Amino acid sequence: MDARQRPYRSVLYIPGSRERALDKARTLPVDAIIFDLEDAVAAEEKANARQTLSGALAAGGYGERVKIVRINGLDTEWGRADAEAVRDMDADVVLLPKVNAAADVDALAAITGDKPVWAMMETPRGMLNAAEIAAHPLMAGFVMGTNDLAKDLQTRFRADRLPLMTSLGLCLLAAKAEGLIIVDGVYNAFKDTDGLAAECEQGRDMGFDGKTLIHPAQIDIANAAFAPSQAEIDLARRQIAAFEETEAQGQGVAVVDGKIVENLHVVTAREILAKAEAISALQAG
Ligand SMILES: CC(C)(COP(=O)(O)OP(=O)(O)OC[C@H]1O[C@@H](n2cnc3c(N)ncnc32)[C@H](O)[C@@H]1OP(=O)(O)O)[C@@H](O)C(=O)NCCC(=O)NCCSC(=O)C[C@H](O)C(=O)O
Ligand SMILES: [Mg+2]
Repeated sequence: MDARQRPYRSVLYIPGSRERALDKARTLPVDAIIFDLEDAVAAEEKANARQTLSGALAAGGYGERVKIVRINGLDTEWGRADAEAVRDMDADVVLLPKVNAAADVDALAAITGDKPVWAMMETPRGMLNAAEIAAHPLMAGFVMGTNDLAKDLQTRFRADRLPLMTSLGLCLLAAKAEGLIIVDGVYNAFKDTDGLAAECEQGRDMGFDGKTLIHPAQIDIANAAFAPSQAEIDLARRQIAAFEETEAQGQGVAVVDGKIVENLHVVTAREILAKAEAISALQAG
């Protein structure tokens, strides 16, 4: 499957130290997994987690799920050993936390070679340098780190996320300009399903590809929110059919449900159908 077509509706963090969770993830209906060596792992567990994770990935069983390993920052005592270990792990992507500038990605690539890199976008400086980070040749995806961001910006939690909107918007612009995947930050209250659903809908409407998650109970909500609905699929089909008919008559604008449909709307309609097909293929496989 083309990397850009691949669904990233649900991206679940799993602490690299938790064997039971690492095992459970082999059966969870997530599109991608972030195997975490950073914040979810206590300092005294870091070395063990690296080994546990390496063993779990070597054992396999994660199927079509994209395997992303989040290392500790290269400015920490664990970062270099993590990066060296990931280089040899069966992982699709290395995720670098607290990326401030493109030079941080260069420093990682000096260790991990040409492995694709995703960036945790979670510092004020990273926000200001989002465009140059996104343009790095190895950069393939952004993950919003809204907890760290809220901490550094000294914002308060608000359900509408107004204090984070500038940052979310800057990262979306940078990611879209370079054709990167971009997934939204976590929703900490993992038992609050209504709150999560609302935040997923907000992120989807803003253009995120999916949501990072911290608990299996959050998966179905994210998968539903970031998949095209049946109504969207039906509308896309009707728009394409109407436009083709209009085009055959030598005209450039169709009307569906009282709204104009031009070539650009057909592009979006085709993307919706391609996404729905990619999700079906993933579920079938
Ligand atoms: C939040 C948790 C600590 C809760 O764990 P627990 O008390 O074990 O939950 P449950 O008893 O309800 O678990 C039920 C079963 O599900 C498994 N489980 C739980 N969490 C996960 C998971 N993340 N992945 C896979 N499986 C999971 C349990 O093992 C139970 O299984 P079983 O026993 O077989 O029934 C816990 O969910 C957790 O640790 N979550 C991850 C937290 C995390 O990764 N945090 C770091 C990422 S967030 C972040 O850093 C964001 C960013 O950097 C920023 O700045 O914003
Ligand atoms: Mg963080």
